[in-house]
Amino acid sequence: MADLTEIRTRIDAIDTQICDLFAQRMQCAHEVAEYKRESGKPILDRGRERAKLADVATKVPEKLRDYSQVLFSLIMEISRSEQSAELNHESELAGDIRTAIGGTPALFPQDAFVACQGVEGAYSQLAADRLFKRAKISYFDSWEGVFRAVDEGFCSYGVLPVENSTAGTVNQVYDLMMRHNFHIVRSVRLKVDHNVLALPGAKLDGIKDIYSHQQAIAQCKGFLEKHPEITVHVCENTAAAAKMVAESGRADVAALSSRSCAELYNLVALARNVQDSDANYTRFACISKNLEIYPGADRTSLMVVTPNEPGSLYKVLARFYALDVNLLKLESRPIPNSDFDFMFYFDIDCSVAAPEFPKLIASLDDVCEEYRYLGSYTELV
Ligand SMILES: O=C(O)C(=O)C[C@]1(C(=O)O)C=C[C@@H](O)C=C1
Repeated sequence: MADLTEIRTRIDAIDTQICDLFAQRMQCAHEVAEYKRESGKPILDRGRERAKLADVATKVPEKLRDYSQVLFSLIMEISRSEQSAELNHESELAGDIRTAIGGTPALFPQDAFVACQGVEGAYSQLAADRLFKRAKISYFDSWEGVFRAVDEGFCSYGVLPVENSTAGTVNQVYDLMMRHNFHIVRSVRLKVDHNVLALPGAKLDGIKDIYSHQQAIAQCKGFLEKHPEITVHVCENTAAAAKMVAESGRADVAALSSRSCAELYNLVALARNVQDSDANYTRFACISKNLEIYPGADRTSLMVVTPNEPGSLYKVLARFYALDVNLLKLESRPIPNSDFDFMFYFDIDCSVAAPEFPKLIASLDDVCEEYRYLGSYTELV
């Protein structure tokens, strides 16, 4: 049997040489950066990189070809990353972020005109009331209406649900994000309890129809499966469902809505907390038109479009990994009218004040086709 200690001694000797050569190569990268500073040439040279990857593949045994290309792609990425840091290129975005940090007040607004989807009593309203002390809320029929109200300046802020701990991501909101200009300025996690609300005098075993939003219906799957006699109807909002039940005059219909809707619409709860999980949370994003970065912002959201080729998402993730940045959320959505191109949405655990932050922003340019910085903010829990 081979002697492990002896093999490891040889590996150590090889690794020492690799480290030495790596340091020498990085020294060359610094010299190239100097040359590029003087000549104004861009850091990325795709032609040179392609030729390099083709060349290294010829220099290793056949079965190591792919690995050699992965290894050298990474080495050249590190080289570019170091060159960007050395040239201290401040992109237009980095400048915008600096200006936003300087121009944003120290305190998150207490009074604000806020757009929410639904009607009074909607969970978005409860989220808005957590975010602002005195929110003046305008209600819109759709999430698209909320995005438009913010974009057109009708409301300063908008509140949108983005994910639920039981039912998952709110895909329609992510799809709308691709079509609208906005920034995220804060997020909030709200515990969501659904209740079966009906007119006073109604009985649970007399309920024939139940109304709610599809997300709430998904969160109460277990309860609804236990009541196959009740027909489920999807409507645009949980609070709108409660309002409809209140106005129906019928004792055989109910809504799955919040407890606050019971008070608001004079309904009674025939069953409380019927959601599948006791720890049922919904995250809401608070959006604005302008970039506002409040003190303490420790979470950053990005939307990235990568080329439709092998390894492109890996390269973006490698940038996060290289800077030791933790990923909090990754969502992929198909880009409409494209040939299965995807948009990736990232929430990352990175403060705007962290030294990694400007490096990360500077390094994404050459690994994706386009990206949008959505904002840096804190999450209320
Ligand atoms: O040769 C260059 O122009 C470099 O900047 C060096 C290097 C490399 O590390 O090999 C890095 C970036 C370029 O995209 C191409 C190659």
